[in-house]
Amino acid sequence: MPEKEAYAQLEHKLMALRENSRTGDERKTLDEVFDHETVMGIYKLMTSKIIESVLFPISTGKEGNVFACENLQGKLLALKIYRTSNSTFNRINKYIEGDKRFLGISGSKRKVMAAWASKEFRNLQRMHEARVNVPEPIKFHRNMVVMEYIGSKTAPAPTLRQVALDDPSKVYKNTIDNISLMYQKAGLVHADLSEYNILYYKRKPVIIDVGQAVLTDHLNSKDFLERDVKNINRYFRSLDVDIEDSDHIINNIMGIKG
Ligand SMILES: Nc1ncnc2c1ncn2[C@@H]1O[C@H](COP(=O)(O)OP(=O)(O)OP(=O)(O)O)[C@@H](O)[C@H]1O
Repeated sequence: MPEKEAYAQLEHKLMALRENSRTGDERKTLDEVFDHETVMGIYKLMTSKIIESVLFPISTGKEGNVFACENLQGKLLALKIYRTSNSTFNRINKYIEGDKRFLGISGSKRKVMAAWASKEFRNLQRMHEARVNVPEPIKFHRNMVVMEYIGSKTAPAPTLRQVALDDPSKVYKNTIDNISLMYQKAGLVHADLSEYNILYYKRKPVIIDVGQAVLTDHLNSKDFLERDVKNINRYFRSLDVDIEDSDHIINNIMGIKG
């Protein structure tokens, strides 16, 4: 598609998404997300053939928005755009400060947001390579991450919180196996794991929102791991699953003999 046409199509699409927003708050959020820099960034993703068009919004979170997109081959992708608001910036800056991979990144909001998007992308890469069940990372650019879309043509996969599981015990075991792989093979701890950050797709848990995941040698990684495991145990206990003792799970994951 010629460049001018692609840009015009993008602007048109973004206007339409804005017009279709039901509330004033939603419109305000979209205006914040689609600042000039971000629109230029999406345009770049289009001209470099990563995405062909933005289809529909999936979620408006505290920190970012997720959109369903399509590539030239008609494959669905998820585009996560981090908002450069003050609250997002302050929370994120805290995590980046404690991560040796981001030494020296500070200063402008834009730089920090780009570092954060690259952190989510790299965390996804490490996890995907370790065969943790996460969306496959495709590309990051500025404050945006493009990844595999998890869901159907009409709706994203539900979170564990939103779905009635056929076999909760199996999903529980699978989730703990993923936390274990993440620690042992990817060298990472998710650090914000709960039923809200796990999608249920093809009868398996898919872990998302990995921006804040830390390396296992991070000062607080054990505390984060404990919190993740306790959250998962709490949720599955509420579904009447016969859960394992959290200390036992943590020792197993960390390779500590009890
Ligand atoms: N790869 C994906 N495929 C399909 N849907 C996705 C994907 N990634 C995220 N989503 C959807 O977007 C929602 C928000 O994603 P995510 O948790 O990564 O963003 P967030 O901005 O941190 O959100 P929140 O502030 O709500 O935690 C998810 O609950 C899910 O519905």
